[in-house]
Amino acid sequence: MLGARNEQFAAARDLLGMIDEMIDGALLIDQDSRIVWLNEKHVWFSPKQMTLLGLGPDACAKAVGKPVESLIPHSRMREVVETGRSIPLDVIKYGEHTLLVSRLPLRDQTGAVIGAISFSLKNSVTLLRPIADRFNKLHSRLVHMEKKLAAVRTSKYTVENLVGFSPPMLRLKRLIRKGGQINSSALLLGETGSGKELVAHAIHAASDRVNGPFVGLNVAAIPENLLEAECFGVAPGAYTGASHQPRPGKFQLAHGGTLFLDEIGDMPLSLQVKLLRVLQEREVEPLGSNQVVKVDVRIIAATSRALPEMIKEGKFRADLFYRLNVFPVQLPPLRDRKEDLEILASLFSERTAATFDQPMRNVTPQALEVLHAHDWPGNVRELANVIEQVYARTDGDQITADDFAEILPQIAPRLTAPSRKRPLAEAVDEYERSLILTALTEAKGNKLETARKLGLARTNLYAKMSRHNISLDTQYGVAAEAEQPELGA
Ligand SMILES: Nc1ncnc2c1ncn2[C@@H]1O[C@H](COP(=O)(O)OP(=O)(O)OP(=O)(O)O)[C@@H](O)[C@H]1O
Repeated sequence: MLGARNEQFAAARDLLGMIDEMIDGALLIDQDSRIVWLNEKHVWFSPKQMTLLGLGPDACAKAVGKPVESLIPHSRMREVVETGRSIPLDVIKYGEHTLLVSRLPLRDQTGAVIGAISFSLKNSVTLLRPIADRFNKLHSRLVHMEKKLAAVRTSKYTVENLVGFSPPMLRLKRLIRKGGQINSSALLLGETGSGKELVAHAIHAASDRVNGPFVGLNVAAIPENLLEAECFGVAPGAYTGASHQPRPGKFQLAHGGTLFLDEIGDMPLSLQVKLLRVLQEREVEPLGSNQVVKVDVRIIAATSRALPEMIKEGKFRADLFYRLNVFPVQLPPLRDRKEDLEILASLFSERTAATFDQPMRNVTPQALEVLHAHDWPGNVRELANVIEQVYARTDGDQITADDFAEILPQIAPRLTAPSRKRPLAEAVDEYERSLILTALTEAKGNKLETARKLGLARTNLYAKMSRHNISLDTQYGVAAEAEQPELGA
């Protein structure tokens, strides 16, 4: 058996000898990826007698029997032996030399892999010049794009981007600066649209990690069966259809920076256990891998849900809650800081005018009164939407109280036309129901999108749908949420 194998190796060597004229370095390994033979050209690199691998003249003999990586640290020969698949063409760089390398498995009569050979085309440096130039260009473009992507991943907003000078807002800004001075996990609690994401950015920007990445993940927006891969990454070939390249998860992408886990209350219990382990061990295990990767990441989690209630109901782990709640930040709802309405309204008016390419409209004192009379369940996001709707639906060079007649009719008519006959609560109810139905129709029954459009938390939308007796199945006859793709079998 061994004799037959040696014969096979000798035949391979002969073959390489026959094409000696055409090749530079050549290498032969056995099934344990140990070097059986390498040609001298691998050692001596003409014309300046430079060594291709930076080795001395007796290296050939010394290398035999050693693992291939001891000679070529990033060799892919082991991959060829282990998978039995050839790598017919590969562009590799030895220092400043670019070579075209072919790697093929070596098989016995039964087809079993007994080793592998590799060789590089002679003068591949010259032959490859045009390809190598293009390769180098593409490579530098890739590096450039990666830098740009890293810049996108940095924090977009600082504490200065948080508009508002009400006492609750000033307290929040002080807390954000404190949050920047510590490295512990933070938990942002507040109603939907109250600015949790903005605050997460601001804490990151105020911290030592400011030059590291800021990576966001909305837990509620990712189907449950994809969430683990999204968080922790995927090892090459982890499942059928998975790429042969490793796919980093958000934790790896956030290494050296901050990971913002939005809607943490929507995280399934099974993943909560894994998140807790990552927070304790500071390492992640990509899907389909048995190797752990060290990560240095600060977690800022956010939720609009009542986590203590969820803990009582067994839907959120108490130990994870305590781990995240080291630095809790409660965001004030807009209705508790109505002093900020004026400046926020003019900020959004300015932004919308720029987007719509129109002159900016000032908010009249009566219009401001309408804004003050509203409760803002959707908080700042709702205010931004309302201003945008005014620009879309009305003309004029100011934002007046009447402009809100269709958008906030439950408030505007009360202030502008106090003699309405119907009881207010009834009118409000009817209007709310029609708004929800319109939004659901526009979103083709997708509740998550509907909630976002209306500036509501999903649970809030569910409660309202049930109060107004709106059932998706009867209304639309379609599944409400987006289809959840299966991970490969
Ligand atoms: N203080 C603020 N100053 C300026 N813009 C703000 C402020 N607070 C919130 N916003 C804006 O309001 C919108 C909603 O804010 P953000 O997405 O941070 O809220 P959120 O609490 O994370 O919402 P959700 O819980 O729905 O994810 C964003 O466009 C944000 O820029």
